[in-house]
Amino acid sequence: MISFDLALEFVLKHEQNFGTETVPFSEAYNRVLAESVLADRDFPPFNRSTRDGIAVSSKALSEGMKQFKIVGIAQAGAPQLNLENHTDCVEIMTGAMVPKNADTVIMYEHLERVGDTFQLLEKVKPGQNIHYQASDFEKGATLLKPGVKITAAEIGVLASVGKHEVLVKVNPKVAVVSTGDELVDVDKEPLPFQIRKSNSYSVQGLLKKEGMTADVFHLVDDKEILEKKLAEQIEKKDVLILSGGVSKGKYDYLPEILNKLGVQKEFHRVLQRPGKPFWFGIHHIHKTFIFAFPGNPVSTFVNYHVYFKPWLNKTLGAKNPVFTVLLKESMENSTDLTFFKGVQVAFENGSLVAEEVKTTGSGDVIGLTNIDGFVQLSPKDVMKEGAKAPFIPTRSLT
Ligand SMILES: Nc1nc2c(c(=O)[nH]1)N[C@H]1C(S)=C(S)[C@@H](COP(=O)(O)OP(=O)(O)OC[C@H]3O[C@@H](n4cnc5c(N)ncnc54)[C@H](O)[C@@H]3O)O[C@H]1N2
Ligand code: MOO
Repeated sequence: MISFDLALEFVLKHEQNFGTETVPFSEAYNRVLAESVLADRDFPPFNRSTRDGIAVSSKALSEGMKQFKIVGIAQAGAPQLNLENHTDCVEIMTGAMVPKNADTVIMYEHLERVGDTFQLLEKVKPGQNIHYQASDFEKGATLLKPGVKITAAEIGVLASVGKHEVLVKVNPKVAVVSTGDELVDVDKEPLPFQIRKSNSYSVQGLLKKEGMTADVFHLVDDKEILEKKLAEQIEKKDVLILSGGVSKGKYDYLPEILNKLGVQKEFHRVLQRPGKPFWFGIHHIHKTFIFAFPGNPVSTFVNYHVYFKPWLNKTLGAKNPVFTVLLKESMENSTDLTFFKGVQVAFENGSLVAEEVKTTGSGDVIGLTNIDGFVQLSPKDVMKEGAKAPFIPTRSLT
């Protein structure tokens, strides 16, 4: 058995490059950007009004003017007007171009309409209520860099600069395969000795968060079927995420079958809990990576987060952020295993504080709904209340 640190090092050593592809920007959500995105024009591209009201010249204000004749309306989406006489005003809408010779906007709430004029009710600061051209970014500035995970915010930027197509990293082709005779379909009524499949659907959900779709299969504990079906998937896919069938049971055939199929074992069994019987290997001819996770739901879930996700991020050139939390109560690990303890987190005095959530163990699938992530405890580690601990989030905080 190897340590968790060594196992992770082995996995990360095998980062891959699946290349890049161009996709419509609206389909780029959750993908990893593979190019720099530049400002195609100044942001904002012109001096834009930030209020509905009137545009005036500060020259008139400095001359003590308090009442302005209305000579036009500047609408958002209309070409720039010209304030020909500096003592007049132009009505202006939020988002409209500030007229030539005007440099100050006063909102309607600070004005009173008198005939065809507006009268000032409040003090005015020259230059107010204008979002100045290029004050956010100048044309040519780098707005997004390669390696950024595209979220809704980045989609907005891509749209704003006219990037209707964008270069992203190609995701690996993944099959999620669960194994086990005790597992029945979600829409079936299990017999007393059966349970419904859940792991593959959880993993499929996790992959969706990465902008990935995966084929999901279930295989029964039959050596011939396992061999045939896994051989097909190894040929077709870049990654197989397996769950179940990797520990010491009489029907835990996967290590034997994977070996028979020519998958080179990198390691089997890690000094960690949960997730100890993890089997990791590579089929070098087909360049397929096999993450064979133990079948207990929490074990599969933990191992997806601590191995597969960092491998995927490294492979795609995305960041692998490191998080820490403060412990609400002390935590002790008297074993020689790396422990992942499910916790709930909350902000307290500006820091993220983690509180352990008791579960019945790695078979407690419902327990996963009560946690925000896992705190990582090194072997023989004693962490006092208030200590900073590594944290693997499994849920976003919003
Ligand atoms: N003699 C030993 N027994 C066990 C060891 C060991 O070291 N020596 N390790 C234990 C640990 S730790 C784990 S974790 C489990 C993992 O075993 P397997 O990977 O072989 O998984 P299975 O036996 O197939 O299943 C374990 C458990 O999880 C349920 N399961 C499996 N797949 C799914 C699924 N897709 N959805 C929902 N639930 C699933 C399965 O029914 C079992 O209850 O082994 C220990 N034993
Ligand atoms: O991975 Mo197992 O969960 O340590 O019981």
